Amino acid sequence: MNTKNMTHGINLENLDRSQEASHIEDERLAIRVENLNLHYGPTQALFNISMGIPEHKVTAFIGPSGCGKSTLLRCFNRMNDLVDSCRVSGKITLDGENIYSKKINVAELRRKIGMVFQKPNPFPKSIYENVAYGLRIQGVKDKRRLDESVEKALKGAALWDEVKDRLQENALGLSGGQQQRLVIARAIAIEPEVLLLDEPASALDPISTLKIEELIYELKKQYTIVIVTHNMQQAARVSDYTAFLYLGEVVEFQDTNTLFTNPGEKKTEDYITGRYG
Ligand SMILES: Nc1ncnc2c1ncn2[C@@H]1O[C@H](COP(=O)(O)OP(=O)(O)OP(=O)(O)O)[C@@H](O)[C@H]1O
Repeated sequence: MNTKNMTHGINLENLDRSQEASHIEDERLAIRVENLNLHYGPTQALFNISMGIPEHKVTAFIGPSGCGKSTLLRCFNRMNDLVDSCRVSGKITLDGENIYSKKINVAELRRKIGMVFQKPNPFPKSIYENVAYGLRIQGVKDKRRLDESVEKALKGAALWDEVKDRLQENALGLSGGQQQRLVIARAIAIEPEVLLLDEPASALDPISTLKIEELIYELKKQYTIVIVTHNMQQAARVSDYTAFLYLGEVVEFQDTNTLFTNPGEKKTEDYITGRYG
């Protein structure tokens, strides 16, 4: 046996091969972006972006303030439609369908691609009703089915144990970290394919942040996750792939390990070593 690549009984050749599996070219893609350009009025905010978002992985968008991270994220469920001055060209496909095509039902798209924002935004309703909300909109009335789905979503968001005895209490009485997990439960209750997280932990204390990061790790088994974060350590901890954006362009998109340890672009290196941002 060749022992050159053995360390403490671990076969590094095997490890190397398993790492190859995390190359973007080998992944199944949930979302494909092709030649995406976006303007707010006369100002261009995104420039010719083409990339694929791998299925059941966590993809992080990092970059200095104003580089377009949130704008790109919001393209994936057409949240930018709500901005009058916003114009988008190019193509984004989900399940092979261009989400900017006229045929697309935007409400249905947002059911498939859920979103969680920086500031927890539960409704001023009970914990139960917050989670049941999307199901009720879909017309689910059966009490047993609602109960089951609410429990499953709260368990999936790692909140069930903390709230199971107070489901009828107002959600606004929860802590910030609990509210953010509640909002995640609300998003997953309707079983989306993709979860978009826009700085989901930046308003939270370190312990709540850790809980959200652990939760993200669990959720990727079932969902494709895209996260915008200002926090490079967080991107390094939670994501499989990272895109570095600068002035509206994707400068580099790599598996997270490579991007942080061996970036291919000078601009990426300058950013991750703190030279700007
Ligand atoms: N609704 C809007 N109308 C006009 N311009 C906008 C709008 N939203 C964002 N922009 C501009 O688009 C550019 C990208 O903004 P975006 O919020 O996507 O950046 P970001 O990287 O997410 O920044 P941050 O990290 O500070 O949240 C910025 O120049 C911003 O001022």
